[in-house]
Amino acid sequence: AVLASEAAPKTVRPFEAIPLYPGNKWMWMLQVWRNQGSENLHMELHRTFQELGPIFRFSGGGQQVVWLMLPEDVARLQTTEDLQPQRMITTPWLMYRQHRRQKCGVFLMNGPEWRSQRMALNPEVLSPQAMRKFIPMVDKVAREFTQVLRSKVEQNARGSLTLDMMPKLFHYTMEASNMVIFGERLGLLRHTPSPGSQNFLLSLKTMFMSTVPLMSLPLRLSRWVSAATWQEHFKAWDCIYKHVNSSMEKIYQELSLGRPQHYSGIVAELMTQAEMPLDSIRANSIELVTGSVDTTTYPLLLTLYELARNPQVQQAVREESLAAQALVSEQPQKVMTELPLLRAALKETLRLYPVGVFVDRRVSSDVVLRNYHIPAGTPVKVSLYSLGRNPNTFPRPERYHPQRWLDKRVPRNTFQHLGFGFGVRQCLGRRLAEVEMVLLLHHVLKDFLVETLVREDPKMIYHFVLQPSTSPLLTFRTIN
Ligand code: HEC
Ligand SMILES: C[C@@H](NS(C)(=O)=O)c1cncc(N2C(=O)c3ccc(Cl)cc3C2(C)C)c1
Repeated sequence: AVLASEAAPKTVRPFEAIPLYPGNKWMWMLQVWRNQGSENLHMELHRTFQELGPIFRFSGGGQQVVWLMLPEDVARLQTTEDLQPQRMITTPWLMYRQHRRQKCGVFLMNGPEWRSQRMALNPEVLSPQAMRKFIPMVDKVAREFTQVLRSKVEQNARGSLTLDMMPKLFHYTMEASNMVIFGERLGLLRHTPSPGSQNFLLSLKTMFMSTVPLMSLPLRLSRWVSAATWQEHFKAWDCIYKHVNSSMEKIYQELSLGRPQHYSGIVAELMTQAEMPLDSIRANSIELVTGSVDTTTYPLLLTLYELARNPQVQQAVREESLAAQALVSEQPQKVMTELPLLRAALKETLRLYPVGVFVDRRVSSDVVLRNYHIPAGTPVKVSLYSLGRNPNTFPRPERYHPQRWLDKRVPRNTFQHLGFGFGVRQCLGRRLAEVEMVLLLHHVLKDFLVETLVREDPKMIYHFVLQPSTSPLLTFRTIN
């Protein structure tokens, strides 16, 4: 006879049986306040997973949060999702909007409102049709970036140029995104950025830096112990809004004066479709413009760095780009299908350095995860940092090995590449980000060798965006 234990399904263990994060919450808050944030949060959690296993409870500022790191648990989480998956709201960002009586964009919304706006945005931002329309715009900006780089390299005596690429990549992502969103060039690649653009980039940095300490403490505490940080946070948002509002005013005036003959970017489409009220278009434009700078810059910088550290991989990617370059210059949208190894390199970068490091959901119904009962309403967070470095999911995880994404042998269920999240609530800017990254790397790698003396693994820090603590010096050398 079959043993009773094999026949009966395992009894689900109660929520309270989930292992509890060992640190005590007051120590945690003190540490957050003292170091103005927790830039090593991803490492703290990584250590805790090693100690407690692939699921644990953490009673941080307010509620009990459940932390996960396994692809199969994310897959299970997605099966329980309804039409409008809920995310926890980034409180400091919401506080600013309430204070200034501004509407929220989709990132800060939940429920039916989120769904109706997301359904109005998807066709213009995420759909393959939208991508085909904005690829030629990004291609022009990426080509200009490469030309400017070439002229700088050729001015030097040794036919090479060594520099910190971070500022240039910030200008590239800002230039490309502004063109796709507003149909307007800012001129950041060839000229010194205007004071307005400089202030915008500085305010973005301040806004991100001040977000983590403010969101890690209960409001009634942070308003006293972090009063100065709140001021700084609000001032940064004021500057960000000023920058985007001036772009909104210009495009609104131009569209009032005459309908554009051909595609002129996402906001123009949204305004002429008039499916969304103007202040909702404004609220979402803020998210698109500000959400497309740091998020795309850091993976670009880290991919260039990893390719510089791994010359063989770099050469294989270069050969793929050289073979495809004629086709891509005829039909730029081919860049999304003819460069599988380059796209795998981007997946590998986001596996090791996930810029959106924590994906979170508030489960809308009871769910069983790791054989524990998770009641409806529980906040659940996935650490993509630990997920991407789990040797059971990715053999030799520390190795930068894009080929692993192309091996037919290994069954790649889609729940390994989670850099952009999952389900209907996944990253709205995913296609724009992918296009900006693939096109820049394609044009740079077919024209230049990228080298570096630095050998260390980048130290990553969490400032709402997961970013490298330093920017490595890279050397670009013209080929032939
Ligand atoms: C043009 C804007 C834009 C760009 C560029 C962008 N994002 Fe996003 N991202 C968003 C928005 C908006 C949301 C929130 C979507 C929602 O809540 O409906 C989001 C959400 C996410 C999420 C959470 C998804 C989930 O399942 O909860 C992740 C992860 C993410 N982005 C990763 C990335 C990565 C990685 C990059 C770049 C390599 C990136 N994003 C670039 C706009 C962008
Ligand atoms: C880093 C990662 N974090 S995560 C995983 O929680 O979404 C992420 C991924 N994609 C986009 C973003 N955004 C920003 O950077 C940003 C700035 C200002 C505003 Cl008003 C809106 C945003 C969004 C949320 C779009 C952030």
